[in-house]
Amino acid sequence: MAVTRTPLIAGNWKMNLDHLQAVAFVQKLHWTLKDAKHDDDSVEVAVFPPFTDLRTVQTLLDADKIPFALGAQDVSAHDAGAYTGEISGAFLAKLDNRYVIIGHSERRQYHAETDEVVAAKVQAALRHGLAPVICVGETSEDLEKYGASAVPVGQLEVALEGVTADADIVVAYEPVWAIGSGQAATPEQAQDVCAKLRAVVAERLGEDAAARTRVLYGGSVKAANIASFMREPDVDGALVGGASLVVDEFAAIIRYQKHVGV
Ligand SMILES: O=C(CO)COP(=O)(O)O
Repeated sequence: MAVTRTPLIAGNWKMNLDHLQAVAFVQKLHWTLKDAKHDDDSVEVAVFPPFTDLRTVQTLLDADKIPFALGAQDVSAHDAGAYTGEISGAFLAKLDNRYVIIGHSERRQYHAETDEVVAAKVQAALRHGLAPVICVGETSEDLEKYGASAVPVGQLEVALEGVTADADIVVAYEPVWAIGSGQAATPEQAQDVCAKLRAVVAERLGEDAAARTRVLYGGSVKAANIASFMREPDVDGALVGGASLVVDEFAAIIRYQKHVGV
């Protein structure tokens, strides 16, 4: 069975850009891609602004018919109630969010999110019709001790507990040592781990799910290296941090095919 997975280029803004800056950024990105006659169907673009920007960005995407998907950077494991500061998946779904990032290493590291918390958040996202972008990745200490794939594979196995075969999920392999360091993994390293993560999806959710699930690479992705990752058969896109905040750079990443020479 021939499988075509639409590549996904996702911009995780982290704690950057307020709602006014978000409007200027999204409009400029849209114009830049239009000027370049970018084919919107060739790749799915998603932006992940801070919570306080989501309503504004949703309204802009809708009013100007901008073909970017919207996602949040986190979600509560709970649906409603006395959880001060948390955001329900129900609220995110009401704002037309298609995606939510879950288990980013910065959440695991600064907010002590365990694999079990990540799994509960994955369930919360799916309950509300949001596609979780499940982030996994090893630290440099893990890399030294266990090699590249053992920790991310273990994290994904726990995150997929209770997930059904028909679930719409995205997996993002983000080696912690590559995030914001300027030192990306090599395309071969990314391919190796992404293939192993796809095998986990196959084992847990079946071959069909593995064939349709996008597995992204993240960690110091730039316009200059995106094409090398996208050439790998098990890398279906990128989760981009710093470079997703610079319009021309992010537009060039979205237009990576221009660099592949095909
Ligand atoms: O953490 C990341 C995306 O979620 C990657 O960040 P950088 O692209 O800044 O390395």
